[in-house]
Amino acid sequence: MGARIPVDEHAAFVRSLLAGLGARPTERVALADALGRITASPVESPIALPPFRNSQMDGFAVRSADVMDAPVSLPVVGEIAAAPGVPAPLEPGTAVRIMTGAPVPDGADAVVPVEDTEEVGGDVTGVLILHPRAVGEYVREAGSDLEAGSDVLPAGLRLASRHLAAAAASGLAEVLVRERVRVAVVSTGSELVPLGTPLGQGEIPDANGVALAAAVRAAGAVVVHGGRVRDDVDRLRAELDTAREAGAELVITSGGVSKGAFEVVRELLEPAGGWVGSVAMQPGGPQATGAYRGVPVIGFPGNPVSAQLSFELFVAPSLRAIAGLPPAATERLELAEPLTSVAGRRQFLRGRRTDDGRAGVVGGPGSHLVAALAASDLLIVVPEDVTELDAGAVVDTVLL
Ligand SMILES: Nc1nc2c(c(=O)[nH]1)N[C@H]1C(S)=C(S)[C@@H](COP(=O)(O)OP(=O)(O)OC[C@H]3O[C@@H](n4cnc5c(N)ncnc54)[C@H](O)[C@@H]3O)O[C@H]1N2
Ligand code: MOO
Repeated sequence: MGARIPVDEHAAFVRSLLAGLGARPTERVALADALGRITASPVESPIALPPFRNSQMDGFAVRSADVMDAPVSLPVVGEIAAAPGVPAPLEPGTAVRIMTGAPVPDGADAVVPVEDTEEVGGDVTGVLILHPRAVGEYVREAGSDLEAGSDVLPAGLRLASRHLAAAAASGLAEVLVRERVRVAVVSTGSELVPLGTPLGQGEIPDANGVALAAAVRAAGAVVVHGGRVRDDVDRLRAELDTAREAGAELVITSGGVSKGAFEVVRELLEPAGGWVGSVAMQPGGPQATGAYRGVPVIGFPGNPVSAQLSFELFVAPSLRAIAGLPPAATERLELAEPLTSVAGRRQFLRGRRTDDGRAGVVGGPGSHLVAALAASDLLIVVPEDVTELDAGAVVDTVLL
């Protein structure tokens, strides 16, 4: 049995395997599908924002010179809606009713909100302007937010809804973004059945398939293939061929990396020069790295807690960085209770923040405790050389 390799060494090795994925080609996507994507170049607005001079208020467009001596009464000569068209110029000594967003007519240089006026004449044929108005008041000038031809968004930006609002206001239907990393997720294990299938004796639902795919997406990558194979290396090869055809640049497997009789990932990777061994951590000790026909393969242990944790620890940091996402948040917290750990392994205990802001342990160290994982909101990291900690000890935690 080979020695357990240190967690940081394995993490650095996986990072180096994934480094090649960092240079992303670009693609054009509909703005409606661009949430969370990274802009590949600055995004230029072909139009000014606002595109035309318009009213900021429902009220009356006037010439400020005409209302200098307000209160003053002006005849109302028409109405301008926020609708297509160019309004007639405003004649001196008149006012026109105007709606928010409607084009301000030439000649008008201020808008008086309706609340600052009184009606004159039963049929609103005139308006009493109560106060003088400054030039430009409540008039939104064309280009006052952004000039036509200037950048509305920079390159390298992770698009949130507010960025989509600005690009959409610029009339852009598409945006040039970096391609996401294309990942295949393959579960191995003859005991696995698809979700929703009644379980026979010895069968379990494929929890890792859906959970690892979700983790991949949460890390900003895209799942191009998901599969499940029984413990048969030829089946696994066929599955990976399909994954390659689907464009996978990275394959993540679960199961088949420990020391049993049917370790398919080991059977696949080892003859091809891959590495299958133990990392000094718990859960997630058994790990694998290698390649299949030029595509990097990262193999995680099958226990669902181990698989999730391995992804967060080894793969998520690279994918998140490529996708412009921040690294997982960490926090130093006091332990709510004492704990023990195994010497020589970095322990990742599932935990939960208590009401008084400390870290409590949820469930035990077992890597099958998937319900306890769901009940946790942080991982308590116990260093390799620590076997006992008292309540109140300060520990590193990774927030989930
Ligand atoms: N003799 C030894 N046995 C084991 C060792 C060891 O060092 N020596 N390590 C143990 C540890 S730690 C782990 S973790 C597991 C890892 O084993 P594998 O990666 O080969 O995974 P499997 O044996 O296929 O499965 C382990 C466990 O997880 C369940 N599983 C697998 N895939 C899924 C899935 N997609 N969804 C839900 N659950 C899954 C599987 O049924 C097993 O219960 O090895 C230990 N053994
Ligand atoms: O190292 Mo295994 O992942 O915990 O049970």
